[in-house]
Amino acid sequence: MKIVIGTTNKAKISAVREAFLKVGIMAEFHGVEANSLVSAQPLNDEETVKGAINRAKDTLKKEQGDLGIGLEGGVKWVNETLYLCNWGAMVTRSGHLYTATGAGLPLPPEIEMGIKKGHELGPLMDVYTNQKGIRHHEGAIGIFTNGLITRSDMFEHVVIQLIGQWQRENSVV
Ligand SMILES: O=P(O)(O)OP(=O)(O)OP(=O)(O)OC[C@H]1O[C@@H](n2cnc3c(O)ncnc32)[C@H](O)[C@@H]1O
Ligand SMILES: [Mg+2]
Repeated sequence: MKIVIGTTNKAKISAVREAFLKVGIMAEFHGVEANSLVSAQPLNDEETVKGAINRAKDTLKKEQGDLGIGLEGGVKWVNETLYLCNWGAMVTRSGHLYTATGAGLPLPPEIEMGIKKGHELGPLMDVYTNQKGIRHHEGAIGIFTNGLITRSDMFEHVVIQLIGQWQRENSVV
């Protein structure tokens, strides 16, 4: 089985690998640059899930495979508090689509201010933590859960939800 993932982000690719390993499906994995067709920083659930779906569909156009997976990170306002939001989508070769959402927690005022000014969460997190490339490593979720859930752990859970829905519908054991 060949899985095509619409990203070159290390945290996302390792999440997909770990998810398939955890459910016992042997596969080869390819990361390709995919078009999310949404803004670089999605600002609500609707836009974030759309980005995940577009990436999933685009991957199978860019490279042949059995399943295309798109993972998208964003932020959203809930009762005037800014939260992290995360979505995943999986498409089959025959065009079936599965979606799932991931963990989210509130972001601090410094981040909120930067987002309001139009900055992206990735660079804002690097400034906030005084580190480089947080989005490729533990991610905002890792920082704000005190390292208990990394970006990869969080997306792994999203991908397991996608695999489970696909298995249920296709009676895959
Ligand atoms: O290469 P791609 O796949 O695009 O990976 P990405 O890290 O840019 O991830 P997204 O496009 O899905 O995320 C949209 C924006 O939100 C940022 N972001 C999302 N979740 C994050 C997290 O947990 N930690 C740091 N930045 C995050 C990210 O850097 C982007 O600016
Ligand atoms: Mg991006």
